[in-house]
Amino acid sequence: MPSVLITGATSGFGKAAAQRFAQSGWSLILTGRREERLKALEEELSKQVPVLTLTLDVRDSDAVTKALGELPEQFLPLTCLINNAGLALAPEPAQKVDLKDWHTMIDTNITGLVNVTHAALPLLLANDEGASILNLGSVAGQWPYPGGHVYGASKAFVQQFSYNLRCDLLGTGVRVTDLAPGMAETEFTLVRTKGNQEASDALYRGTTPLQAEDIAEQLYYLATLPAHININRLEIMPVRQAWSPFNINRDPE
Ligand SMILES: NC(=O)C1=CN([C@@H]2O[C@H](COP(=O)(O)OP(=O)(O)OC[C@H]3O[C@@H](n4cnc5c(N)ncnc54)[C@H](OP(=O)(O)O)[C@@H]3O)[C@@H](O)[C@H]2O)C=CC1
Ligand SMILES: O=CCS(=O)(=O)O
Repeated sequence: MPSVLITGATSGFGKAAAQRFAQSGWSLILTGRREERLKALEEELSKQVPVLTLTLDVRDSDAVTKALGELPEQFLPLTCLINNAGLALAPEPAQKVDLKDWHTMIDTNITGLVNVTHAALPLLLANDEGASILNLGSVAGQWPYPGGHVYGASKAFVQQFSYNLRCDLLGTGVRVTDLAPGMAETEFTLVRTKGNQEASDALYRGTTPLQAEDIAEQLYYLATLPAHININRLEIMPVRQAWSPFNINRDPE
């Protein structure tokens, strides 16, 4: 039975991915900080497949290394790692941001992802049938926009780290993809605005954002491609999202 480790399974893409992989009979290792949500998901999905939940903050490298070092044999070797835990904070301009918010994004989206990857690599390399690392990047890692500052930069790290991992993993059978979604309706904007439900609702109102299930389907597709194929980067936007022209600062007339 193939097994997938999903970080940030308590909400959004991670939760939808857990449900999608369970539907196809994969064993699940689900992580996140909110234990109650993990337990609820375990109760739902353990009727279908073996489920292990780990209440874990990806920023805590010791806890990550210990938890992944003690995985039960039943879940090993790993077939897929989905590095999904992440967040954006501080939609305001860089010059108005609280430095703590920049640190939180760097600690979660970069250090957290690196912590989990480092601990999971031996478990993936032990899979003779090949394995996948699917990293949640973002369109923000490729395209700048106002208020993107450290969030976009952290996702640019995810892209380059994914590519560099591919170089080192050449010949091992472990593939790596940077999956880069555009606007998707999850708790992402609620987190970014620190709980402003109205702002979150307003962003998604009157348009057709991606849904968590859309991304879960892409994750499943990437994880089940024939073993000789590596999609390096997959960027997905809603049809109703596109780029804007450059902004120009002009003298008053
Ligand atoms: N929604 C969007 O428009 C887009 C999102 N993304 C990326 O996709 C990923 C998932 O986002 P999405 O599902 O939308 O957002 P959600 O806010 O719905 O989910 C984020 C998940 O990350 C987990 N998480 C956050 N911080 C930590 C931490 N320190 N340790 C462990 N888990 C953590 C949360 O769990 P808990 O709080 O329980 O720890 C939660 O399960 C993120 O990396 C995001 O940057 C990329 C492109 C577009
Ligand atoms: O990563 C999230 C998508 S966006 O807010 O940067 O468009």
